[in-house]
Amino acid sequence: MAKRALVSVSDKTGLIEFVKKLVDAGIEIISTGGTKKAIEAAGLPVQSVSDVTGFPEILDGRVKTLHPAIHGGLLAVRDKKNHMDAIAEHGIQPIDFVIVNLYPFKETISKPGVAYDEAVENIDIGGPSMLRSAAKNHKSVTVVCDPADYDLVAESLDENADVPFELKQKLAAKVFRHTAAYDALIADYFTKQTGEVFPEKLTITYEKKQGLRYGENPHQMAAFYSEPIENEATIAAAKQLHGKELSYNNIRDADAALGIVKEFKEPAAVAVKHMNPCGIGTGANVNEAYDKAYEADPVSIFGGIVALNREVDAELAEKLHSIFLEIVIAPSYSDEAIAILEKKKKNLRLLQVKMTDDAQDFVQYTSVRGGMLVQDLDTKGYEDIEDNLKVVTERKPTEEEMESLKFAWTIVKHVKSNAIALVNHGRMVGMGGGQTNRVGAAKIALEEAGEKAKGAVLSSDAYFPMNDTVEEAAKAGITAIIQPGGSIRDQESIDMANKYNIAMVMTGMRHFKH
Ligand SMILES: NC(=O)c1ncn([C@@H]2O[C@H](COP(=O)(O)O)[C@@H](O)[C@H]2O)c1NC=O
Repeated sequence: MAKRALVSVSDKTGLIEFVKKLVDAGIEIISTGGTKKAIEAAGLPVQSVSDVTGFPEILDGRVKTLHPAIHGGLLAVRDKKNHMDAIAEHGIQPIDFVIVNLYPFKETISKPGVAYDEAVENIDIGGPSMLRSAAKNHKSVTVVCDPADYDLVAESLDENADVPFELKQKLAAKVFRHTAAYDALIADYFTKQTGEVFPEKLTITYEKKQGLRYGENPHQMAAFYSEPIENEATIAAAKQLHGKELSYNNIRDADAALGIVKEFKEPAAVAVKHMNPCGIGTGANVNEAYDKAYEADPVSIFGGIVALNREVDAELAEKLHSIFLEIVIAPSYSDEAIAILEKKKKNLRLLQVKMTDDAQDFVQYTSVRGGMLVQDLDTKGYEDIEDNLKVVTERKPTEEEMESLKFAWTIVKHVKSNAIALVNHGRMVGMGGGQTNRVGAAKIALEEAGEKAKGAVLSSDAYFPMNDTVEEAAKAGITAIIQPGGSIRDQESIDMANKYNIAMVMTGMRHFKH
């Protein structure tokens, strides 16, 4: 008996070429409305699903293949006599191939302002049912859900119009990934409509963007997955204009740099090493901002990642190529700038990223052994604490100090805890991060700043458990401090600040970053 293929596709890419190969292999084609029309128009033989089911397509296509004549033909186990007897008794013939791709739900909900009813109508029911039936019975049924696999399947057909089991198994696994991801998007869409957060099951889905040469270290395997619906203002959506392929560490560092530079409305430049900022500067233009970021720590920036929130011009490109950098990130580059960087730096990765604000519903996933932690991204900034700032010392910060405190508070949340940042005249002059005690972080920051600590301000991501950090800061010449407050020993820190005429403000908000 001739093999039969059921073909029902929304995306008709490569369809005709593939169906032609199936027909040439002696396979009979059964198809639904629009797909059948396309096959007929190509002059290929095709039978209507309605003729197989003896039932018309109804409910605007909501029911067309949901029928025992289809699912019986897909699910019958070929070497079980009772199965074959049962389908024979009901006049059902086996179906050996399923070529189905689904209603474009993702594309539909990606359209801005799409109507709810349109989204719902684009939930495919019959398609996933056929895919799942065929995939369950993959020992006998070859199931193709992706036009990218058409050639492979056509090339693998043997003289019996069959393909090897290993291929059928791979295609079945792909189907279950495909339908699971499809359902995950639908679940996410409805969950968002209901406003539910942290539901009882986490069904997120990601799409492979690229394989990576290795992970954090060469002995770790890794790949980069991106959200199915692209957010333009992310590293996942960045356009690479030049340079070597991004590595695992590059992607994380670039993400960190982008997160910091997007904090600033004014021209800003950020240099990142190992996920921590080693230089941050703002200025009247991005050139000036870069100079400040560079001067903050001309040693650490070497081999780092630089993110800028304005176009890179030729002048800046000249500066950028004069040191070794892994990546430059910017919203745009002038043609001249690109030409300079491409010519002078063969490997330097140039990324173009939109610098719009982070979406408020950004969620952060952190895996732990045996589980996943989910939280809102820490998007709170200076604007969120501005109205509740409390000056706790005898001396109030001057206007200039206040500007620096704002800058210092904005950046400290991007430094690994325990975090201390020092700021002077629109630039970070010292940073201590990832330390197991706060005064240790402060000592590192102050030592790095050296003379530049004189007249600078200090920010701390969490409260001072003791007054030692204030004392160290005072000795180094710090004039103002911003910190959350909330320690039972706050008064000791305040007293120490008063002793050295330091102005101190409390934000009431903590910015741990582990
Ligand atoms: N309802 C059904 O019985 C059904 N059977 C197949 N489909 C889908 O209909 C689409 C193809 O439709 P057409 O051949 O009419 O262009 C495919 O994406 C297929 O997955 C169905 N539609 C949605 O549920």
